[in-house]
Amino acid sequence: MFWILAVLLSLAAADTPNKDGKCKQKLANQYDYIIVGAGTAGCVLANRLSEHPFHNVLLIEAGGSDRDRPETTLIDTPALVADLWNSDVSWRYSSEPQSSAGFGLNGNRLNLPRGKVIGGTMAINTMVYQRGSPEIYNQWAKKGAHGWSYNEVEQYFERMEDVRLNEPYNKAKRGTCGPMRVSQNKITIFRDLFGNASLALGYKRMSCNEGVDEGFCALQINTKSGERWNTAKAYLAPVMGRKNLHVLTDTTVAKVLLYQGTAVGVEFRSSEGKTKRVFTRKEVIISAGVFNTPKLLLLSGIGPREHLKQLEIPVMSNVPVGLDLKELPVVPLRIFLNIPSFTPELLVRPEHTLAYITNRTGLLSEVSPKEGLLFAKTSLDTPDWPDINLYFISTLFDRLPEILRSWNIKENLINTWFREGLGREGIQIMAQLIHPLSRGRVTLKSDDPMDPPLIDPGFLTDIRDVRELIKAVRLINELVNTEYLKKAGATMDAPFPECNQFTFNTTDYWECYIRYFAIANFHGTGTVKMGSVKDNAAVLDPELRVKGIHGLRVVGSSAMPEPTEDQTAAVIMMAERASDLIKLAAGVPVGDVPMIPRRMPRNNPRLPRPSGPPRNQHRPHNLPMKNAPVVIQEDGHLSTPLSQHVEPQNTPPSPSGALISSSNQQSPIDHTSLHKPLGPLTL
Ligand SMILES: Cc1cc2nc3c(=O)[nH]c(=O)nc-3n(C[C@H](O)[C@H](O)[C@H](O)COP(=O)(O)OP(=O)(O)OC[C@H]3O[C@@H](n4cnc5c(N)ncnc54)[C@H](O)[C@@H]3O)c2cc1C
Repeated sequence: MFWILAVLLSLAAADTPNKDGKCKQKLANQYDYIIVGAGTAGCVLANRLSEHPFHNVLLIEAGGSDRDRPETTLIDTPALVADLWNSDVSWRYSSEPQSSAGFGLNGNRLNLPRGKVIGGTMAINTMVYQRGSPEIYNQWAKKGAHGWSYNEVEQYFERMEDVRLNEPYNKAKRGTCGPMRVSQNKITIFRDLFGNASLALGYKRMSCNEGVDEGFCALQINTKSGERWNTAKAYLAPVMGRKNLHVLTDTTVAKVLLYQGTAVGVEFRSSEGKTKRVFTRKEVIISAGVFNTPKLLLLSGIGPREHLKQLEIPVMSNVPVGLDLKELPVVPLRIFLNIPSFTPELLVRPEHTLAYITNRTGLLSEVSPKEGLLFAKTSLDTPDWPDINLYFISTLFDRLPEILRSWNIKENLINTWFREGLGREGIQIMAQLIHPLSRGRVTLKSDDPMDPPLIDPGFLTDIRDVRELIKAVRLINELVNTEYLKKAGATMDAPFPECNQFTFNTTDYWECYIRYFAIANFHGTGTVKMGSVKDNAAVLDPELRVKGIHGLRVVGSSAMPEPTEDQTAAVIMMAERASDLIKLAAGVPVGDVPMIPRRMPRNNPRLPRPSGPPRNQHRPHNLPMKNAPVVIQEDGHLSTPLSQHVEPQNTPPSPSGALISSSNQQSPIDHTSLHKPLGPLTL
């Protein structure tokens, strides 16, 4: 729908910093670090690891540049995001047919878009910025991921953030000097409506991301000067000129090369379709996302023995790669109102297009129409963290058929059930389960690196997930019955005909509805999860190193042991901390310690180029020494890699009309009786 608008906007687009994503450098034979995937995590790593002028870094990305392509305007313009999910900058994955969910989806398959472009999934996501509940990180640490408790990682959130909010917030708890801009949508009447309804139920009002984890907060997002802001722009673009950083686009890594238990390089398919190899002096770091990271490890012989044997892939390390996939289910619910809500057609109005072209302001500069979040603790069994978060959306998805299609909703439902909202006003509340108990897996379809992986999220296979979602629906029911929403004429959706064998609003009815309409919120984690060295379910140790293999780490969503409410904040934090761990392992300073001056001549005879950790420098006690024998764990779970001798080539490896922005628009109707402005934040 918005493609014509995108073309218009692109004609008016100015040059952006990382215009030339393609690198013309000649590929060297060896690099200190090879990073696979220039996504959310990979761009951070590329920046941080190339800070040291003597370390050269190769960043390999399967997708192309995010600049100068038809999708660039869609990537940059916050309001146009949904058109990207089924475009050439997405891997366009979909799940295996689901047995317990997805009844409203074509083939019972969940669509699972992921970014295939410089910037990765952060180039196509909805930009919500949420650190996640502190207790989630504490649980990571308690379960063996030592070093990742909230107290320990808080400094990395502060290091990355550049917080600019239009509401008061606690500056002592937020970062303001980092690369990642955190801003806010304009405040509309709906934020107040949702906020007041939440307050009426006893929830407190808070500013997101300050360590308080139950209550209502206005959405924080990653936009800067009216455009999407992601790690490609914040971390990678500013350092593209570094001589020691080489970025290869349109290049798919096919496997990690292993030699005597050590990652020595990678094999890849170049943009011309040639198979090539490149080697590392220090480490290979995989940050290829939640589906492609396990795929790559499996193709390299790192994974469950039985599965690898089926495909006749030599087993290099028998670890549970791909086995703990957690995709967060989210259920959209229609709430009908008798006041005008946001109409997406507003986006194509000339005044908004003009405002965007001239000043990067107006509706197109916002992640419309998301308004706020309510975090709630519903389960008595889980630790002290929110189980549910509700996203408040100030329009009906009925008005956004392209979103419904991007979720793979059946066409007959789009043409019937989802047409009911067309002549009506309303909003959508999306209930997300943060800690699903259902588990899925990622496996290989074949040993062909160009084949997509088989993704089975096992959606709602654990009945407890359905029960928690029903509690979320009940909470929405309570919100609808508050005076604020009642004054706006709020009513819960009409009964869904396909579930009419059950009485409307009963548990059975909602179970049926949820199994039809629960979709993935695209927050998959855990396919290569980190944990204690002794934890058989963990693939990575707490320093993100693949167990049983030297010189190989995984960074990003796949490594998260438990999901957080949203993910990019956690992934960036992880990449920041990982780069410190990697630097420490190489014996170089971390944090704000100044690096060797840039102008230091590379071949200064008095300063030999270090090829490994200097002897006199600190080496973390648990970092395996290069070329040390592979340790077989007592539990026998880790095996010494079987003999697959990869002969390195060349040199051997060294070791709305009605959407009222209170600031600049006039409401066509008087909403004052419907809401009272939220009071000042109590910090
Ligand atoms: C539609 C959508 C909306 C979302 N909205 C939000 C949101 O609002 N807020 C939030 O916090 N989270 C959101 N998420 C989740 C979040 O964006 C991702 O979890 C996060 O960006 C993942 O980061 P990553 O570094 O693990 O992987 P990615 O950012 O996906 O990076 C992986 C990179 O590796 C590349 N790659 C893969 N395989 C290979 C290979 N073999 N060779 C070379 N390169 C390879 C990929 O092309 C990609 O660039 C959303 C996700 C989606 C899909």
